[in-house]
Order: sequence, then C-alpha cells, then structure tokens
Amino acid sequence: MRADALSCAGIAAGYGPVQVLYGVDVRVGEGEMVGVCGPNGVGKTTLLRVLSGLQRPAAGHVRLGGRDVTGVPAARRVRLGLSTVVGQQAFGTLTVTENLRMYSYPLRQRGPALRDAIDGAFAVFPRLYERRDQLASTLSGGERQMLVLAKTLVQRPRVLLVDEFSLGLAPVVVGGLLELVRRLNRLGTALLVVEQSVNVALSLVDRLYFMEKGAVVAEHTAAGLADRPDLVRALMLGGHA
Ligand SMILES: Nc1ncnc2c1ncn2[C@@H]1O[C@H](COP(=O)(O)OP(=O)(O)OP(=O)(O)O)[C@@H](O)[C@H]1O
Repeated sequence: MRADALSCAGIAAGYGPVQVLYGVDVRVGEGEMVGVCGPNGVGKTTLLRVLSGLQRPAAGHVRLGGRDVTGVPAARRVRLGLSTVVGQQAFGTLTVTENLRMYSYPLRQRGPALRDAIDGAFAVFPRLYERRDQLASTLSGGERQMLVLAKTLVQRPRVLLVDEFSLGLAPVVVGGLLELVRRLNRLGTALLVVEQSVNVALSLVDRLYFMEKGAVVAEHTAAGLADRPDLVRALMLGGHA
C-alpha cells in the first residue's frame, strides 16, 4: 500500500452547537486520486475545510505526509504541500497575473522562480495569458475556474483538495479541468475531490468514499463501481448499500 500523503482520523466538526461530522476517517495515498461523494449537506465541504486548515476539528487528527497538522493554519499547510481549490474564488479586484503572484505568496517564491512558475501556468492556460491584465472579477466562470486551478501549477502541491469540479460549468470546461488534474497527477500530485457528480468523480479517481449524515458509510474502488449503476444510485440516495 502507498504511504499516506494526507489522512484524517476520528474527525468531529461543526458550526457552533451544530455537529456536522461524526468520526470521519479518510486517507489519500501518495500520488493517489480519491473522491468523496454523497448527497447535499452531508458534510463534504466541512471535511474539506478541516483538511485544508480553514476549520479546526472538535476532535480527531489530520496528518500531512505523516506529520500531525491538526493545529497548523491553512497558509502553513500550503507550504507543507497542500493546495485547496474551492469554487471559483479568485481575488476579483486583482488581475490574472496578480492573482497568480498571490497564490505563490505562502511559498515565498520570488524573482526567476516565481516568473517561471507563472509562465508555466500560462503555458498550460494560454487563455489566461491572453487575459493576464484583466481583473479576475471580469472573467467568465470557466476562465475563473482555470485561474483557480492555475494556482496548483504555481504551488505544485503534494496533495490537492478540490471542492466540486462540476458545479455550474459547461461539460467541455469540466473535461478540460479534469485533464489538467490528470496531468498534475502524472507529475506526482495526489488528489482528494469532493463531488456531487459521481460520474465526474468516477472519470478521475482510483477510489471513492461515500458519506451520509456526517460519516463515511462506504468505500469502493472506481473499478469496483464501474459496472454497478445500481450500487452507485443506492449509495447516492443514502441506501447503505
Ligand atoms: N457556516 C455554517 N454555519 C452553520 N451551518 C453550516 C455552515 N456551513 C455549512 N453548514 C451546515 O453544515 C451541513 C454540512 O454542510 P456542507 O457544506 O459541509 O455539506 P456538503 O456535503 O458539502 O453539501 P453540498 O453537497 O450541498 O455542498 C449542512 O447542514 C449545512 O447547512
């Protein structure tokens, strides 16, 4: 079995008095691609927030490359090799190039190293290069998603966390983004993606966790689900299949 790139154990978390996660255990091996699926509101995004360091769990531990990072803030986790892509969040009042520079900030890249990293991102996304001096707030949804993913080309993470590829984007754009993630994976980046769409997740990942009411209730390899639409349907409907 591959060594863990990222893992968590016994995670409990919530918002004020409302508990959302109940003892969640998840692991992502080095270079592995893993998905977390489940119906609306089961706590997928909350799990991502805990893993990325945006939210401190009430109980449990998060480990990054074997090191306990439970109390480590999000920005320092970036320096330890963890990048997070959530929605289409970019700095709207900054240009495309300025956004890419901001993404490099936690890594303290400067001078030629920073220019090379940004040029590398533009080489993958020529469309962003054409719009390099445009404010991020004026990009289309798909372009903004490219910009957010270009962050990963600047940060070159050991583990990438993604919240929903498929949300509000045209299938052709989603296809392009999946291709980029496969490319990053070939370069060694492990992936944990939270997805509403099982089909999108299955087109990418090696292994899938299914959540229900704040807990992981099933784990399957993508190969094991390939010819089982009945099983996938039951898992997404919360059927404890
Ligand atoms: N900031 C918050 N304050 C209070 N409750 C919240 C907050 N954010 C999320 N919740 C609640 O926590 C629960 C889990 O939300 P979460 O966003 O983690 O689910 P999800 O599985 O990602 O859902 P979806 O697939 O709809 O995005 C939901 O009931 C949600 O209403």
